[in-house]
Amino acid sequence: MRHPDAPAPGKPLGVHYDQCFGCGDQPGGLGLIARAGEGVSVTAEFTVRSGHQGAPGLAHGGALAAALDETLGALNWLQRAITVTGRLETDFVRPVPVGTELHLEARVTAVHGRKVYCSATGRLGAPDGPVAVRAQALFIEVRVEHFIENGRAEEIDAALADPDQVKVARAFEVNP
Ligand SMILES: CCCCCCCC(=O)SCCNC(=O)CCNC(=O)[C@H](O)C(C)(C)COP(=O)(O)OP(=O)(O)OC[C@H]1O[C@@H](n2cnc3c(N)ncnc32)[C@H](O)[C@@H]1OP(=O)(O)O
Repeated sequence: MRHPDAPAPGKPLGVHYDQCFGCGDQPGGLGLIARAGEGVSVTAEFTVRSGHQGAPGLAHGGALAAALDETLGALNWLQRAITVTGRLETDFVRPVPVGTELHLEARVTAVHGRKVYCSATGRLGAPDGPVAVRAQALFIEVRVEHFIENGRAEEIDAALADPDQVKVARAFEVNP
C-alpha cells in the first residue's frame, strides 16, 4: 500500500544520503534522480557517462544493475519503510551506449511480512523507449539500527552529527 504520507506523484525524492553512489553528489556515481510515481511506484533517470563503461562506448552491467537497485531502493519513500536489497535478479536485454539517458521505473508487486517484492525496467532514451534492462528484486525491511551497527564508525558518526541526515532516517521510523 502507498503510505498516506508518501510524496505526491511527480515529486522529486531527493538524496537519501549525500555520499550514496546511486543518488548522491559523487564524481564517479550515477547521479540518479528519482520521482514519486502513481501507486507504489517511482520513476528515475540516469545518464550513462564515460566512467560507467564496461566495453568501449557501452555501459558496464554492474553500473546498470546499480541504477536498477537505486531506483528500487527509492520505493522506500512510497512505503515510508527502510528496506535493503536482499536479492536482485537482472536481465540485460539491449546494450546501453555511453551518453544514453536511461529511463527507469520501479514498483512494488507484493509484500509479505518484512519482505517486499518489486520489479524495475530501464528504457533507452525515453519513458516509452525500448527496454534495455529489467530486474526482479526482494527487499527486506530493517530498522535504522541496521546501518548504525554495521556501517563504518567514521561515516556513521558523521551522519549522526548531521541533523539533516538524522531527519531523513527518522522520517521513516514508525516511532521515532
Ligand atoms: C536506505 C535505502 C538505501 C537504498 C539503496 C539501494 C538498495 C541497496 O543497495 S541496500 C545495500 C545492499 N544490501 C545489503 O547490504 C543487505 C545485506 N544483507 C543483510 O543485511 C541481511 O541479509 C538482510 C537484512 C537483508 C536480511 O537479514 P535478516 O534481517 O537477518 O533477515 P532474515 O531473517 O535472514 O530474512 C528475512 C526474510 O527474508 C528472506 N530473505 C533474506 N534474504 C534473502 C535472499 N537473498 N533471497 C531470498 N530470500 C531472502 C528470508 O528467507 C526470510 O524469509 P521468511 O520471513 O519467509 O523466513
